[in-house]
Amino acid sequence: MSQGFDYDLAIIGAGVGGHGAALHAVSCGLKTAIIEAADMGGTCVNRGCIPSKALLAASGRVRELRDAHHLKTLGIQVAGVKFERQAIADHANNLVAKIQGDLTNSLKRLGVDIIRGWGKIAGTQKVSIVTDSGEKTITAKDIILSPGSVPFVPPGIEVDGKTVFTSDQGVKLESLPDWVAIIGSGYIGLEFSDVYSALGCEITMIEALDQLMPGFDRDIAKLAERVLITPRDIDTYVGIYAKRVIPGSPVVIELADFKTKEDVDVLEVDACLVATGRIPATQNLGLESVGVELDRRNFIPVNDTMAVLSGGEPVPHLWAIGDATGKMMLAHAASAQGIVAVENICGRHKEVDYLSIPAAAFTHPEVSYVGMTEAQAKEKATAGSFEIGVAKSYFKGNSKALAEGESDGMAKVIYRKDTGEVLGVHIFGIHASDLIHEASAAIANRQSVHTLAHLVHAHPTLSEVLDEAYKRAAAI
Ligand SMILES: Cc1cc2nc3c(=O)[nH]c(=O)nc-3n(C[C@H](O)[C@H](O)[C@H](O)COP(=O)(O)OP(=O)(O)OC[C@H]3O[C@@H](n4cnc5c(N)ncnc54)[C@H](O)[C@@H]3O)c2cc1C
Ligand SMILES: NC(=O)c1ccc[n+]([C@@H]2O[C@H](COP(=O)([O-])OP(=O)(O)OC[C@H]3O[C@@H](n4cnc5c(N)ncnc54)[C@H](O)[C@@H]3O)[C@@H](O)[C@H]2O)c1
Repeated sequence: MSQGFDYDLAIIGAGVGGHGAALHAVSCGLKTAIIEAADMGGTCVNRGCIPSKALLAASGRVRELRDAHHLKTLGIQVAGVKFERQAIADHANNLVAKIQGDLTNSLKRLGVDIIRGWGKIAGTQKVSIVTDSGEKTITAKDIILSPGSVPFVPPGIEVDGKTVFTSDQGVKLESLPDWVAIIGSGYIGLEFSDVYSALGCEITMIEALDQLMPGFDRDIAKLAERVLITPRDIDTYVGIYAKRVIPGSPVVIELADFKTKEDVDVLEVDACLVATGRIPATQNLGLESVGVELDRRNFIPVNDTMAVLSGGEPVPHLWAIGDATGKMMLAHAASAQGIVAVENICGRHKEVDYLSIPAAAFTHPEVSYVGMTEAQAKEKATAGSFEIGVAKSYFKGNSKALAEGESDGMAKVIYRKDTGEVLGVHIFGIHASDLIHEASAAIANRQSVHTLAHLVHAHPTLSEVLDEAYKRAAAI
């Protein structure tokens, strides 16, 4: 252990980022403390990935069992599918409690000291913690900040937590409104529209930018819209923003044109989910005591080793990871950053390779991607004077997808024409969230479509969709 310090490592925030860092720190022999002011497990476990995926699992089954046409093509009839809202909500709540308990126990078992309270940097290698029994100060050779993020609520929108709410309340599924407006068509908007539409709610989706799912690759977003939005009970406003939202019964939503700011419509709905992005929880962290300023959007500035920067230079012994760094607001990105920070703390230089970190939206069917969109790749190609190629393959040509009767979908591979290097892969279709990992490994190893096209995939599997796309790219 580092001499003269209480700990080798103190971590502020016990979300998935902090947890991943703590586990790796223990495996590297570091004496570690983790400080948590609220719920162990942070956003992902309590208000994010876990409850939302439990709701998606249950509502997905309801959708599947009520799809008489699809079941009939498989020779199956199911009559009178029923569900209980509260029982579905209980499934999510129980899973949260289990995973929160497992996460806390894993830290205790490994000898990580869990300190409950608000942690703040109190100078170099020093953390003060406001606990229920007063303030205490600990010293640590290294400090990792992992304070996470909270929902962003645009000005003009009033949240009462009952009729107008964010995902923090939405994951509790306390009601199933007849008509719900969803503001934002990003990850949260999409996943909740999947849950609500499966459970029989009418939806109006409002997106400020001029296309739905603006963060996704264009071809994938267009196909996803055709399958996830158009045939369902979902109306959309695009290029329109929610200028004012007043909670109550009904909820009143004033809509305006995003570009001209002119009023366009007023909606009266039963409920409204605000899914307009997340902002870093970086206030009152004591960063000023070590001369660190937040960036323009209040993220903690870091380099790819996860060192915190001050004036562009790394601050010794201070690291930050997770949503608060604004790099990729994903659970697995947060823990990957945590592992990289600990590696550097241990003197082994390591950087995060964001290009190979996959992402998925767990809709039915799913959306996933890794690396660049076609638009991003084109920009890079222009700057780097090379050309890109695009190859697509379709689930409707895949035997396994046809056997499942779920052949809506596409895989798209974007690659450099000169070297064949894969730059990005995007998948829409069943099990897209699992299929993406093969592509993620390929990008991590900077592999070429010419090599990948010769890998053998088992038949009949959904993985052959990617196999086919690689073969088309390599023209074999
Ligand atoms: C509805 C929803 C669904 C999501 N689904 C997915 C998904 O399917 N897959 C995926 O990869 N990602 C998903 N995400 C994103 C994922 O939850 C986040 O990327 C992840 O939780 C970030 O982890 P973190 O450790 O950076 O922060 P957090 O999980 O936010 O944890 C930070 C913790 O730090 C604590 N804290 C903050 N400041 C202090 C302080 N000063 N002192 C002590 N404690 C402090 C907070 O209380 C909190 O517990 C989802 C998010 C939402 C909202
Ligand atoms: N499956 C997953 O991995 C998963 C699931 C949920 C959330 N998350 C994480 O949580 C983060 C937050 O999710 P999110 O969906 O809130 O954010 P997002 O950034 O994905 O999408 C927000 C959308 O809201 C739109 N918007 C913003 N202000 C608006 C307004 N006033 N009116 C209308 N539209 C408006 C934006 O243009 C954007 O399309 C994501 O960035 C993601 O990293 C991940």
